[in-house]
Amino acid sequence: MEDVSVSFDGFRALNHLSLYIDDGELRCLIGPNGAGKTTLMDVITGKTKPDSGSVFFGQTIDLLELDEPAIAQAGICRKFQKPSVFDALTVFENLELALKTDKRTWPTLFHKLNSEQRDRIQDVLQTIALPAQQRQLAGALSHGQKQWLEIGMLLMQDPKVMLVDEPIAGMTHQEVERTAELLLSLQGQHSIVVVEHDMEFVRSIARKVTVLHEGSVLTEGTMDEVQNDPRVIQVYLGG
Ligand SMILES: Nc1ncnc2c1ncn2[C@@H]1O[C@H](COP(=O)(O)OP(=O)(O)OP(=O)(O)O)[C@@H](O)[C@H]1O
Repeated sequence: MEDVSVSFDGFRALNHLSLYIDDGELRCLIGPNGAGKTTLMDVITGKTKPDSGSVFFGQTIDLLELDEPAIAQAGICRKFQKPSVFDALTVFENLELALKTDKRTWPTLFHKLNSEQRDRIQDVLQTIALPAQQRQLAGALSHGQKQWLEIGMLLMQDPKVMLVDEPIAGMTHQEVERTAELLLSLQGQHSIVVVEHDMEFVRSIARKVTVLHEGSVLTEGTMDEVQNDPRVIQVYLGG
């Protein structure tokens, strides 16, 4: 995205913001409250249309010309903070449902799963470390397991870009570690943008961190680079 600005009633939530994410990259986005992180995600997914600037997916897809469903269809998906799995269905059924909402496999709604689809579900179960829980009701999972299941549901659609909003909120220490492993295992195949306030977690997964402040990119670099940047320190300490 280049030179993107978004105003709400005269207030600039994004201010000439430019951000470039590589194919398969895992990028962490940090910044104090109100920096514009959520608004940035909203612009990428089409929920908010900017006042100015350009947002491209690859070289050719102009996201500003697409609505939210079309952007999702193009392979950009978002994981919100609160898990929204179907508690009354099993883990397997949740993944099955995610598969069936994929427009490309729409006709399978009325058929049994084929072996390729079963393999796909098993692959995702391995990735999210829930194969042993596949026959359990999602409602019986721990908070962390629900979050992984929801990531698994997104993976069923084989997204090119995953936007992940505060993935570890409310998780136990062990769940946090497992989530770091999960996100790291996904990079390469998917571009992942993680918004997170927990700096230790960001340090454990980030190769490159982007710091937002007042709607613009303040700086980008490794966690060490940004944490030692006097501007970042000042912004976080409110100096
Ligand atoms: N729909 C809206 N109407 C008016 N103001 C808004 C709207 N959405 C966001 N804002 C304002 O824009 C600014 C940026 O908000 P945004 O939610 O993007 O920040 P954030 O970095 O995600 O913050 P947080 O870390 O607290 O979630 C804030 O000052 C917020 O109050």
